[in-house]
Amino acid sequence: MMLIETDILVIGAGPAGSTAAKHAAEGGARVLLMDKKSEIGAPKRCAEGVSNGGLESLGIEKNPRWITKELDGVRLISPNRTDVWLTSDKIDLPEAGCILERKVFDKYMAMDAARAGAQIKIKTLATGMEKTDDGYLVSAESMGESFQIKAKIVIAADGPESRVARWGGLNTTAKPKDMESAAQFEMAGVEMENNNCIEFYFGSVAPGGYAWIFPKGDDIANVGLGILATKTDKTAYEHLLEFVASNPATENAQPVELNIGGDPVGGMPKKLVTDNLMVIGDAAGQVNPLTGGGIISGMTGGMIAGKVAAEAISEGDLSRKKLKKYEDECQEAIGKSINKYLKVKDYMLTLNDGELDSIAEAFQDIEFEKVSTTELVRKLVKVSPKALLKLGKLF
Ligand SMILES: Cc1cc2nc3c(=O)[nH]c(=O)nc-3n(C[C@H](O)[C@H](O)[C@H](O)COP(=O)(O)OP(=O)(O)OC[C@H]3O[C@@H](n4cnc5c(N)ncnc54)[C@H](O)[C@@H]3O)c2cc1C
Repeated sequence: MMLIETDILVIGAGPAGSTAAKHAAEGGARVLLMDKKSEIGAPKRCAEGVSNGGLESLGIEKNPRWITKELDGVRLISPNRTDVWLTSDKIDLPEAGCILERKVFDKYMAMDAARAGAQIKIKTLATGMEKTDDGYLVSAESMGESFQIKAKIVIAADGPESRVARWGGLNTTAKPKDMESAAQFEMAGVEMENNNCIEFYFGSVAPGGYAWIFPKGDDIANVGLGILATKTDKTAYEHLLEFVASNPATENAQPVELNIGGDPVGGMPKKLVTDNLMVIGDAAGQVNPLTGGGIISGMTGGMIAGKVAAEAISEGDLSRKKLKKYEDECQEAIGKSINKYLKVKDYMLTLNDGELDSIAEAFQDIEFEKVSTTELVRKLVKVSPKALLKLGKLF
């Protein structure tokens, strides 16, 4: 059987894997990046929103090839349709963002990894792996052929249904109760009130999560929702059909794509590395538990992992102790904010439709420019006293 040797094998060429491969190659290691898909980035399972600050922090310059829409704010909608607008004319938006075309973006990130020196194998499925003295022997299949890859370090970047980490004895799989089920249409004919803003709908429209409309320019938008299966008897798809039929923006729209997927929203497990193995991205729960956003946080994890892996290769130390640097830096860079958002989500989950309406009504005409975070929280506590208990220490 054919045997390929490499220093670092990255399994999964999503945003996290490609970023890890790029930084590992820039660090001088021999890197192989593989994905089971025949087209990196497709099918997408994503609403495609990212923050500008996030891209900047990763050193990625925006490119018109993969940006479909620059955003000017957010519209938050409560169950009785009370809405709160957070637009740049009202508030200095620290987290302004844009909507990507993931099918192009993911490919572009893999191209960046290739330009940095990584080798890429597409349509190549990892089927198992066994530990050796100096790394892992990974079994793979591509176009009907089976072969093995010998790697000193394996980076598991195989997304929300990750199996690779488990093969290496790391239990990073999200528990079913922490897995949000999402369903989304990409639609044409969407009539938004302001298609420069992303929209979030809260309450029983999407139990345990929220519904969204993310504009992609013209009359096109990603229309979707995420739910916790423990909070409803219906599927995400059934909730989506109801949402689309009852929303004035989408009642005349038509779908051109359906995306179904899981989003791990339970936070990052403590242990992300063991000897010769690292886990990144969705596979490592690197997702904002409140928003479900995992592109930037997964890429941040990927960047740190790639750098640490290259350093480990050049120093010839592939032990858990050495690779733990990634775990520690990740806790600092993303773990702390993930933990904070877990608490906010916990609070959000306690709110019923009536409470969400009262909060939206209290915030509807607020002049955000003049209000500090402390004052916002004070106002929130007034309409929702349990906010103090749940959020008091965070602000
Ligand atoms: C409906 C929905 C909407 C979302 N919206 C947003 C959003 O607006 N903004 C945001 O930031 N995040 C969003 N997310 C989350 C975001 O999509 C993920 O966090 C992100 O894709 C994670 O990147 P990743 O590289 O870790 O994994 P993935 O993008 O899932 O990539 C994993 C890759 O591994 C490959 N793979 C898996 N197993 C194997 C194997 N055995 N062998 C070879 N290859 C393998 C897969 O083919 C895949 O390409 C959304 C998620 C869902 C489900």
